[in-house]
Amino acid sequence: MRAVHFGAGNIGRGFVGLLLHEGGYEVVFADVNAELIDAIAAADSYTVHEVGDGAKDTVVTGFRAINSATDEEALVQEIAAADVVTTAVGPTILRFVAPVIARGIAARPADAAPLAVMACENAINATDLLATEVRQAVGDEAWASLSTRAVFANTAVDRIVPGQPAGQGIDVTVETFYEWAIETPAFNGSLPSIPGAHFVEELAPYIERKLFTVNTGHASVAYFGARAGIGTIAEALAEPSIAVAVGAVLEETSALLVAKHGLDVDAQREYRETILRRFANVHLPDTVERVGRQPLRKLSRTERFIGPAAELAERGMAHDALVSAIGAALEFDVADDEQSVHLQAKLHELAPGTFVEEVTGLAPEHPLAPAVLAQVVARQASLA
Ligand SMILES: NC(=O)c1ccc[n+]([C@@H]2O[C@H](COP(=O)([O-])OP(=O)(O)OC[C@H]3O[C@@H](n4cnc5c(N)ncnc54)[C@H](O)[C@@H]3O)[C@@H](O)[C@H]2O)c1
Ligand SMILES: O=P(O)(O)OC[C@@H](O)[C@@H](O)[C@H](O)[C@H](O)CO
Repeated sequence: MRAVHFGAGNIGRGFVGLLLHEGGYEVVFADVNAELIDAIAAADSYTVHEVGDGAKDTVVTGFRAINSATDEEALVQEIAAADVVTTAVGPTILRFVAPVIARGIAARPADAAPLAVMACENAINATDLLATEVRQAVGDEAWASLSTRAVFANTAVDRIVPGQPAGQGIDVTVETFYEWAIETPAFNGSLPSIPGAHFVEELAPYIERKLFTVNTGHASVAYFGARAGIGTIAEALAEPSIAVAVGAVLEETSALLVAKHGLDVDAQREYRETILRRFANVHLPDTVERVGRQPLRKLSRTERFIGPAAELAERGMAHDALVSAIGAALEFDVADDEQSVHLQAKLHELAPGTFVEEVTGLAPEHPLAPAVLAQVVARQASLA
C-alpha cells in the first residue's frame, strides 16, 4: 500500500507519517522545503521520540521523498498509484496542493479503487475545503468525473508536535498522546487500513471538541503567555494567573460542547484535565510563538476563539473568558510571524468596527460583536 503525504513537517513526520507507516503503507513525503526533502530522501529511517510518562521511541522506515515544487510530474505518478493521500500543510496551503492532487486523481487507471484523501489540518471540515479547492482547480465538468474516483473524508488529528530543535536531523520529538478521528460515511464501507486511527460516523463532535478544547486552550496559554513575556507553553501555564484564565476559557467552551453535542460533563472535565496536563509537559519544548502562530487565522469566524464565543453569545451563555483571551490575541506581536505583523498593521490602520468585521467576520449586529469591539478599542488605545 502506498500513501502520499503533503507536508513533511512536525505533525507530518511525527504523527501522520508514523501512523501510516504503522498501518503498512510506504509513505511518500511531498514538501516544498528542498533541504528537508533532501534530508528525508537521504535517510533510510527516522526516529519519533516521545517525551513524558510512558514515552517510547519508534523508528519509521520505508519512506521516500519528493520535492513538490520542482518534481510535479513524479508526484502525479505517485498519486496515480497511491491508496491514500494526506495533508498536514496548514489550512491556508490547501489551495496550493489541490491542483496536483487533481492531476494525480485524473491519472489513475480507470479500474483503480477510489483514492482516500484526508486533510489532517486544525480546521473544521478541512478535507471539504480541500475538495472545494480541487473542484475549483479543475472546473465543474472535470470534477464530476474526479469526484467518483476519490473519497474525501474529514478528520481530526491531535498530537502536540513542537518545532524541532536544530541538530537532530529528521527525527521528531513528540508527546505520548495521540488521536486521529476519521469520518466514515464517505468510504461506503471500504475504510483505509490505519489501525492507529479511530473511525467515527460523525466527525463534528470530535473536531469541535478538539479544536475548541485543545486548540482554544493552547492558543489561550500562548497569548496570555506572550503578553506576560513568557517563552514556553509549560512555563506560561505554570503562572497561576494564566492557569486560572485558561481554566475559565475551557469552562466556557466545555459548556458549549456539552450543550451542543450532549457530551458527558464528567468525561469533558477529564478531557480538559488531560489536556492541561499535556500543555504542562516540561519535556516538550513548545513555544508560545509556535502555538500562537498565524493569529489572523486563529481569530477568524469559525476558528478556536470566535467560533465558540459566537455560539455561546447566540445561546445567551457566558463567554467573558474567551473575550479576554481574544484581547490577549490582539497583542500577539512577533516580527517573524507574517500574520502577526499584518494583525498589528490592521490595528493601526483600521477603524475598530472595520477591524472586527474584516478580521473576525462578525457582523455589527451579532451578539458577540460589542464585546470584541471593546477589546479592539482597548488595544488601539494602548497603541496610540
Ligand atoms: N504540530 C502540531 O502539534 C499539530 C498537531 C495537529 C495538527 N497540526 C496541523 O498540521 C498542519 C501542519 O502543522 P505542522 O506543525 O506540522 O507545521 P510545519 O510547519 O512543521 O509543517 C508544514 C509543512 O508543510 C510544508 N509545506 C508548505 N507549503 C507546502 C506546499 N505547497 N506543498 C507541500 N508542502 C508544503 C512546509 O514546508 C512544512 O514542512 C497544520 O494545519 C497544523 O494546524 C499540527
Ligand atoms: O497548528 P495551529 O497553528 O492550528 O495550532 C497550534 C497548536 O495549538 C497545534 O499545533 C497543537 O499543537 C495541535 O493541534 C495539537 O494536536
